[in-house]
Amino acid sequence: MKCYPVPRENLVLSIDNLKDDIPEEYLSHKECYENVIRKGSVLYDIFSELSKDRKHKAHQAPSNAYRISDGIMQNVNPFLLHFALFVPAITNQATPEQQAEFLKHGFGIIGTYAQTELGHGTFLRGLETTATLDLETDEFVLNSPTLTSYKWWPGGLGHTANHCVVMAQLYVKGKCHGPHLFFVQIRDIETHEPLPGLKLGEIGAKMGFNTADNGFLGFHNFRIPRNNMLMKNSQVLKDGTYVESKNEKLTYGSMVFVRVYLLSDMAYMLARAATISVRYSAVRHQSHIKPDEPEVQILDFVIQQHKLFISIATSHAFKICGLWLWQTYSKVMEDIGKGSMDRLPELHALSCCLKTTSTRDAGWLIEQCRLACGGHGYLMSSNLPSLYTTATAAITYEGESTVLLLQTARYLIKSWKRAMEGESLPATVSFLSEYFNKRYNKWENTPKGIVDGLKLVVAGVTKMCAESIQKHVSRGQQYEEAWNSSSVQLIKASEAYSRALLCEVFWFEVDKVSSTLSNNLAVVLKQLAELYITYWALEKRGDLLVYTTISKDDLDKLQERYEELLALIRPNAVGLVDSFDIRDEILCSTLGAYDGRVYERMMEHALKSPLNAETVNQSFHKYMKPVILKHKI
Ligand SMILES: CCCCC/C=C\C/C=C\C/C=C\C/C=C\C/C=C\C=C\C(=O)SCCNC(=O)CCNC(=O)[C@H](O)C(C)(C)COP(=O)(O)OP(=O)(O)OC[C@H]1O[C@@H](n2cnc3c(N)ncnc32)[C@H](O)[C@@H]1OP(=O)(O)O
Ligand SMILES: Cc1cc2nc3c(=O)[nH]c(=O)nc-3n(C[C@H](O)[C@H](O)[C@H](O)COP(=O)(O)OP(=O)(O)OC[C@H]3O[C@@H](n4cnc5c(N)ncnc54)[C@H](O)[C@@H]3O)c2cc1C
Repeated sequence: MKCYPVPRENLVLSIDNLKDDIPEEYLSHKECYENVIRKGSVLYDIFSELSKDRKHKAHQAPSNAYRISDGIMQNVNPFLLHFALFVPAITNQATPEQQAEFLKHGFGIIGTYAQTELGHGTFLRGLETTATLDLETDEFVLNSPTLTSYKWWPGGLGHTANHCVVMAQLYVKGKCHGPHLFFVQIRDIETHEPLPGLKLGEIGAKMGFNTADNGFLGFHNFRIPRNNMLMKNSQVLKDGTYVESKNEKLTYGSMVFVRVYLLSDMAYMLARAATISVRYSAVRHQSHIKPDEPEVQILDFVIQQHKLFISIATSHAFKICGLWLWQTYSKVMEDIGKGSMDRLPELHALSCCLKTTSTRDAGWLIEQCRLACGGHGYLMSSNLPSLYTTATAAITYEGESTVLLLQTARYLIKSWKRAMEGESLPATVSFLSEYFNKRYNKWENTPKGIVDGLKLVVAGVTKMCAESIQKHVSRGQQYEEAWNSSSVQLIKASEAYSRALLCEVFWFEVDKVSSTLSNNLAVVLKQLAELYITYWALEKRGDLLVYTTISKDDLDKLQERYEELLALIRPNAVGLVDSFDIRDEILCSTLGAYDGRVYERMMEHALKSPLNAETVNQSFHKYMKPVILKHKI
């Protein structure tokens, strides 16, 4: 990801107009939206000013924009899709001429990415919105033929965006050419009124993400110029000739970009949850360890360390793997630019399973951090509930987790078959060939030994899936049916693959740079990486017992080492979360503030509740008093 001059956090955080007088949880649905538009517009203006003094295209957010935006918004930014999907879709899928045309207004337009429909989110080939070429007028006519074809979920679509990139089935001369992307203006720039032929609105309150302005959009004979189809990969010429893409899946490239990005995003989500819960655990004193000594910091309970230190380690794991995956993405995009698609299937498989594992892990680990803070973790002012609902949305958006794991499984099975035929495999799956050729080592209780063991699990489960599919086919099922019958195991293979990748990349990237770090830093980072790998070896002990030569004695030693690592990390725990360097204004937590004044901040926040503005609420006189007096004995 290119680095541009970034707005210093303290510059942005010093802007009064970005501060909230009333905590967001006390605003109505509508007030919430209006408040984030107020703040988002200030940010949008800053990004726009910043981009003007840069030589590159004036529509990309600075690299730390997401981090600042998340903190200031204290919720999701309704302009997010403009930067996360709308602009990347145009820069990746439009011709240079189209990019110049569509993005000529820079920050003067606000876009979103409208792909999901009421009736379809996963199965893109089933999308119902149509874009039909009108040869006479050199236009596409967009229609939503059914209620289920209405675009439904796109962020910012309800009331914020005035443009969008729409995924629709392309029809030319009566023939359907499948899903393609189209640049569509949906609101008047000056009045913001929906353009004629469109039905627009927001989809209603959600579990979280309530400031994202997820909306719906229906087309009724809505016309756009033919040139508004993004034509980098495939084209429709003026005479109606359709020129197909070298790879029809290039249309899905924007989703790969966000899936790759989400690893770093989840690293940051977890860093915030770990900072809040570890700092709170250092402040909170509760119960005794030795009966004759004072109440202890709850962080001294080993089980509390077990709950929390995995989040510190996982945040680093996702950050490091996110950078590794970003480098892979950038290399594959470079290859595609030179005409080679060879590594696209590998990138797709990696991004699918790593996006899924990182978002799922972020969800349950943030929940674990919340629970580790007891009742106070349940307060909105702790910010842990909001972190949870924001993170867990990512398990679904950008590709639902089960479906993406099945995509990775598709790649593993194909790779297994190639290994059986003696073909060479990419480094990320070459262990399948070693397993097939029975070249694997005896168990070693070391980080490398654990990584090798986790890879053996992947190979063993993948082999079992291949055999299961073959068994169902031999019993008369079609391949697709046999695939469905084996899907429980296929998911297991992908999950195991993702975990092995995370452990391998985390350990070897840390090991690779440790010689360049100060001794103390190298020691602590290696402790975190070893904690992560040992944690997952113990979590997956069942699979290791089935597919490797690990013994009960090895497992006992791993458990002992794990508990040693908890004790080694304990003295550095607060320093480790401080090193995430997340300012109080971005952390937004009464439990996690740097000064540790937890109880004072909790009381200050409670008194901001509108209910505390008066000692007796009017409802007493209106409703309670008559009943109390009536039944008073
Ligand atoms: C304010 C300041 C902010 C600044 C911010 C700056 C940057 C921030 C960036 C990101 C922020 C992070 C997070 C927030 C961003 C967004 C969150 C909010 C919005 C969310 C948006 C969305 O959800 S967009 C919609 C997402 N939808 C999906 O992902 C749909 C999932 N479905 C699919 O992908 C496909 O339908 C399918 C893959 C599941 C099935 O498709 P199908 O055609 O049926 O495929 P097959 O299974 O038959 O396989 C066919 C072959 O195609 C290959 N393939 C499939 N997909 C891809 C792909 N994407 N790339 C490459 N190849 C693909 C597949 O492997 C098969 O190949 P083989 O036949 O060879 O096996
Ligand atoms: C907060 C949020 C923001 C979003 N923002 C956007 C946005 O900006 N733009 C946009 O276009 N979309 C957006 N989405 C939509 C999102 O991309 C879809 O919800 C997602 O792709 C899943 O599709 P679906 O909701 O139709 O679920 P379905 O695909 O209907 O899934 C429902 C269930 O069916 C299962 N299933 C489906 N297919 C299969 C299969 N082949 N094999 C096995 N099981 C299967 C799934 O695993 C799941 O359990 C957003 C969603 C959320 C929650």
